[in-house]
Amino acid sequence: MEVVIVPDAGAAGDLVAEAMARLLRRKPDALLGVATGSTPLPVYRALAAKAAAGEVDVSRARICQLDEYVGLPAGHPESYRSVVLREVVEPLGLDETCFMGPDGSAEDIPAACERYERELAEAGGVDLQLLGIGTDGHIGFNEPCSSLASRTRIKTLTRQTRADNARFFGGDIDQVPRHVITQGIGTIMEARHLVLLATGEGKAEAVAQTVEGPLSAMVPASALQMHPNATVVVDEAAASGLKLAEYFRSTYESKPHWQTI
Ligand SMILES: N[C@@H]1[C@@H](O)[C@H](O)[C@@H](COP(=O)(O)O)O[C@@H]1O
Repeated sequence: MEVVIVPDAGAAGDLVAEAMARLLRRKPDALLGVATGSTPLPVYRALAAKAAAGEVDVSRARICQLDEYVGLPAGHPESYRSVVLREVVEPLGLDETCFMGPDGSAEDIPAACERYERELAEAGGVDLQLLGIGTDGHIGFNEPCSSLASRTRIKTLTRQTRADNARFFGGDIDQVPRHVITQGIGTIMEARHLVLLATGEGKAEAVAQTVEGPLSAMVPASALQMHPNATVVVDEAAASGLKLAEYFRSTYESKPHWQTI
């Protein structure tokens, strides 16, 4: 696992957007797995700016979703499909045909989960999966005690996660769905490159447990310790609980120029 500490959220966004741009220059139809939440927004803005400036051609990029609320009506502005269309697909000038995600409004949720697993496999797998992290260490919507081998399935949100996400639903926790579909941890681990992005002091404890704690289903993000190509990008605030922060800084500074995230 590589840990990169950058000064702030803007620098983190630039760094991850550049990693995505480099991937697209090498593989123009790369499948980019995107995350929702506030943390990745600077990445999407920076990537769209690079595309607008002609620094990278994103026209053949493919985008896939990590997770989705169950039961929101199709087109609900806070469904993750709507969020990804609004924050990623449209700013990149792509259309919906490049985009896949699980159907949270399906009648048969288990069948929708299986269908999404099949679609990801048929698309050749995810090249780069961007992840945020919940304050409880969740990735996607894999709450603590999710199986580290889990596949795409329905999950029940913890009260903490629903409280964290209430800000997207007018501050009313009762409006936040209780159930979600999420790529499983086993599914996420099949992506060729995992990039976990965390900014702000509120994520410091979860980051410390992910990077330096034991591998544990209690901290789903700690599964990244088992991935051969995982990068954790954090700002100074989110890095504040890391015992090895100095080591991570020096490793990154002395990195050979050909070795990039
Ligand atoms: N399912 C999403 C996660 O994918 C995201 O990482 C998390 C953190 O969001 P934020 O970046 O807004 O803190 O929120 C939700 O729970």
